[in-house]
Amino acid sequence: MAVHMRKQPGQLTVVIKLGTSSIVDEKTHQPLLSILSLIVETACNLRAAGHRVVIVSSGAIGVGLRRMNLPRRPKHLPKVQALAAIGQCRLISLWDQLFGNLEQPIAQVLLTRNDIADRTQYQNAQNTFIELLSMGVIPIVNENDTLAVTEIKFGDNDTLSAITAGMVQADYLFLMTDVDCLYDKNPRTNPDAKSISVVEDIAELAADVSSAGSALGTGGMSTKIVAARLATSAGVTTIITKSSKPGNISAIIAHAEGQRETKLSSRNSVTNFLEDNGVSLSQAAVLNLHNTNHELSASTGSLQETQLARTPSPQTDQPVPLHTRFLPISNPIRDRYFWILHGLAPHGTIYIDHGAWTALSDKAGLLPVGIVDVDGHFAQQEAVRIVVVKRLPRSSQRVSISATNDQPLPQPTTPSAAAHAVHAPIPIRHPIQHSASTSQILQPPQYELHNPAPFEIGRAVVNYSATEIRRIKGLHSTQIHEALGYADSEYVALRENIAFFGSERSRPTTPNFGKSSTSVNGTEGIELH
Ligand SMILES: N[C@@H](CCC(=O)OP(=O)(O)O)C(=O)O
Repeated sequence: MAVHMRKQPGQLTVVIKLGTSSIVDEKTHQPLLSILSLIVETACNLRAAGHRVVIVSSGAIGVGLRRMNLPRRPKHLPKVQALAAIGQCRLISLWDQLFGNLEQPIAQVLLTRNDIADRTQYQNAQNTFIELLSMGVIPIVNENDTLAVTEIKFGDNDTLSAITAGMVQADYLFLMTDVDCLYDKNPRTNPDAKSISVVEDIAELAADVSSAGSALGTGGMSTKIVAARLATSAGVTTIITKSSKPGNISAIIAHAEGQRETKLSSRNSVTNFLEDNGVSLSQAAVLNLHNTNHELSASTGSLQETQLARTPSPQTDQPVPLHTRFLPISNPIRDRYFWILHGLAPHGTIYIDHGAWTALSDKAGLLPVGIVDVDGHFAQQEAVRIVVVKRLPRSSQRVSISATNDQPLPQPTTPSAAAHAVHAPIPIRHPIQHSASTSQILQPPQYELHNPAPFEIGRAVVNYSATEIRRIKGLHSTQIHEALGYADSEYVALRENIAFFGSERSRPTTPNFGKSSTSVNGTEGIELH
């Protein structure tokens, strides 16, 4: 059942994420009281203006280090978890004291990936958020580090904040960090680096962003881009800006809202103009006139540079503080589809051919006939990645020792590839069956590995296990019973259990699919090398 966040007209939901380096001093681990107080004032101002606020706060480990007088984060995981447990109660009491001064109630919400992998628990968490927000409370979210070990961690609090923003259907996610914004080159080494104020399509982002995180936190700029990708796919405008100036948040929101209104009124005037001239919107789309609906200066590309950030805000006539704003996709992925993509951890990969991809785009389910191969061990009703490959004709299937499982996995190298590193970006391991000796490959690859490279288009919850799918791949549904001795469903995955990155309307339109682009008609399936 779809969950709806009932909001008053004009009411915004704003998620503010603060990393460890914004909460405690990197060396002394003393809380940075001036920043925290400014965040509290900003959040209370937003509340007073009728908006809803969620804070995602790291810092438990840092505060725990201070409490136990330890100089640095230990290597031993249980010790880190213990420090987080010590620090979390101090951290939340610090927030409570600061907000208490302004009589603003807060709540502590601790999450792990496992908590939300179960649909009911995901909905419970969502319902709690809805209730807290409608009571005027500010939830303060962190990862539940006591339970989180490597494989169940969100990865970092940037991703946690994006998942939270998706869960509460936020309008804005602020990723507060130690730089003003993204630059097209590293500004430390390139004095001519230009700031990027708006990113319309995150898949096209090719900025030379630094990936270095702080000594305590786990994130860096690359985790922020992953988070921005995830949040914008859920319809959340995502902003990177400097954490030492939290007062800027309101000015940035005012500016972004002003830009959104300008865009809407520009769209309306285009619509009126077309209607006055007897052109319907569908005709306009055919004539490609819809491009005129884009932000005023957006027609030349997806990145608008620094000048825009310096233009006065329509509301205040003040210069707009530097920031980078990632625009949300036009068809946000919400509710169950968002949960399939980002709540569930994938347990394996199903490789499908172009025909199956076309069928999925036409809203069909996934039939065994379109499945080329399977990787991993997963059970029925678990989540898997869906990867499109070019099926090799039987005659040209060849043995390739370049893709044995003994080789290191290819890693994303560009920032936009790194941006997929937590959720979408899977270095694809070719599921060649082979014995302990690499020279004894038992089964040749059944699809093209490099040209075009396989790429992920979405995730599915499957009706059959990996073992079962290995036995029915390539067969017609009528043959499932013969192959397995039973047939639970004619589909390997029902359409309602398949979610695409980017847009459900994604469909393969070019015969050389995946060859030269990481973005296929709005999907953000990534080419993997
Ligand atoms: N959950 C952990 C921190 C996770 C983390 O390192 O996050 P971040 O500082 O945002 O990269 C804590 O509260 O200390």
